[in-house]
Formats: sequence, structure tokens, C-alpha cells
Amino acid sequence: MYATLRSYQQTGRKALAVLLDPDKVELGGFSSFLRRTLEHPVDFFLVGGSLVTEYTHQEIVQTIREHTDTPVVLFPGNSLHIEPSADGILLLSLISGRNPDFLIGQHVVAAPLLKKSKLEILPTGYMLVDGGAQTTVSYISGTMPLPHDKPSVAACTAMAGEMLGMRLMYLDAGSGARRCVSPEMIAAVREAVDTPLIVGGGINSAQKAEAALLAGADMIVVGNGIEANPDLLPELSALVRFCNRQIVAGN
Ligand SMILES: CC(C)=CCC/C(C)=C/CC/C(C)=C/CC/C(C)=C/COP(=O)(O)OP(=O)(O)O
Ligand SMILES: O=P(O)(O)OC[C@@H](O)CO
Ligand SMILES: [Mg+2]
Repeated sequence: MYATLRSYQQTGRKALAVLLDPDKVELGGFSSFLRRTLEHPVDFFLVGGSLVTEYTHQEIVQTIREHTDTPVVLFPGNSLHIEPSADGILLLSLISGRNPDFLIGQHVVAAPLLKKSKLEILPTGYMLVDGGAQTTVSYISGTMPLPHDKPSVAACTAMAGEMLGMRLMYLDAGSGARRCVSPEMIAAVREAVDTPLIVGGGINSAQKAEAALLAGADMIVVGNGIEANPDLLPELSALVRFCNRQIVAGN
């Protein structure tokens, strides 16, 4: 995943990831959703949630493998959310917060398991941004999100993450956010660091997706929007392919 995102970043291509919440995936309807992604492709499936009650990660990965070749990347809320049959894991360090457990503690517990696995480890500076309502991640991690209107705080946080060796940055307004991360904040982080930039939270329309991509996101992550509106998958898949055709055409 890192090599793909890095080459996308270097060539200006864009990527779309669909977030699958293990508590919401209903394995019955899941196969038909996966078949729809053959017609309307996505770049990655992210699997995870901040609080998981149904540990169905393995079944989800297996079902994805039965239907598509799309890589599966874990998006873990803690060290219990490790499923070795996935392709990779966003090893999130919650750098917008000041809770040592989510900066390094969970990682110490997870390290031996991760080392034994064949998962591609993706050290990710994870920044939670105020999206207009308290999120599960904020509550669970006991951290405050970055203020929505302070792009420079986000930029400095990302810079520090990059200097500490994190290879991806993720700006997240939180699941189902009322306000997405602002284009100003995305642009400021894009300017501040050289890592691929992932943006998610509250992207529930092609307009919001386009705004994030134009501001400098290399990959957008969409969960609730696609769960709530089946038409969004074809729209976003077409949008990202359209952006990438423009690149190929040299525009
Ligand atoms: C060391 C390992 C294996 C993991 C690190 C764990 C860390 C630091 C996580 C950062 C904080 C956190 C709890 C992130 C969760 C991110 C996530 C999977 C969000 C998905 O959205 P939900 O919060 O589940 O949204 P819903 O409430 O809508 O389901
Ligand atoms: O479910 P949504 O609002 O698309 O959010 C996706 C993800 O960025 C949340 O961690
Ligand atoms: Mg969830």
C-alpha cells in the first residue's frame, strides 16, 4: 500500500478507500456490495472501528478475497484489532492527542504480534480534527481533536510526525462528521509534509470528495456515506477515475 500511495502522490493520482466497520458489515449483503466494486472499483478496503464488538475481521477479509483482488488494510482502534490475514495495517499513532496509550502504549503490546505477521506495517500519523460533534475515537482515546479552523496546528503536528518517521498522515474529522476536514487544513498539511496524505470523516457527497482531493488529499476514506447511500460508490469511483484520467491525459 505504501508503494502504491507514494507513487500516486508522486504522479498526482488519487485513491479511494472504503471503510468497512466490522460491527456494521452484514455478511449476507456484503457479497453483493463487493460485486458492485468490480464494476465501480476502489483502491483499498480499510477494516476497523474504534470500538468493535463483533470480531469478524477474519470473515470480512476472507469474503473480500473471495470476490476481489482489492488490498485489505486494517484500521485498528487498539491492539486487539489485529488480523494477520489482511494485507497491511495502518499503525496509527494518535499525534493530535496527548494520551500515551494511543501514542505508543498499544503499539508496545501489538509489536510482537505484528512482527510475527506478514502484514505490511504502515506507520501513520493519525490526526483527529473537530468535525462538529464528539466522536467515538475522541471519547475512547480520551483526547481532544485539533480545532477545525487551525490549519497551522495541523501542519506543525504533521511535520513533527514526519520528523519522527511516520510515513503516512491521516486527517480524520471522525466517522459521520458533520463538517469534513477543511480544504485549508488539507492544503496546509499537504504543503508541510512530503508523505502521502489520507483524509476522511463525513465525506458523503462527490462535492466533498472532490474538495478534499483538490486541496491535496492523495486518498479519501469513505465509510458511513457509502453505507447510507448506495449511489455514492459509483459516483466516487467515477470521480477518482476521472481525476486520474486527467493526469494521464496531462491536464
Ligand atoms: C497498535 C495498534 C494495533 C493500533 C493503534 C491504535 C491507535 C493508536 C488508534 C488511534 C485511536 C483510535 C481509537 C482510532 C480508531 C480509528 C477508527 C478505526 C475509526 C473508525 O470509525 P469509528 O470510530 O468506528 O466510527 P463509528 O463510531 O461510526 O463506527
Ligand atoms: O464514516 P465516515 O464519516 O466516512 O468516516 C470515515 C473515517 O475517516 C472515519 O474514521
Ligand atoms: Mg465503527
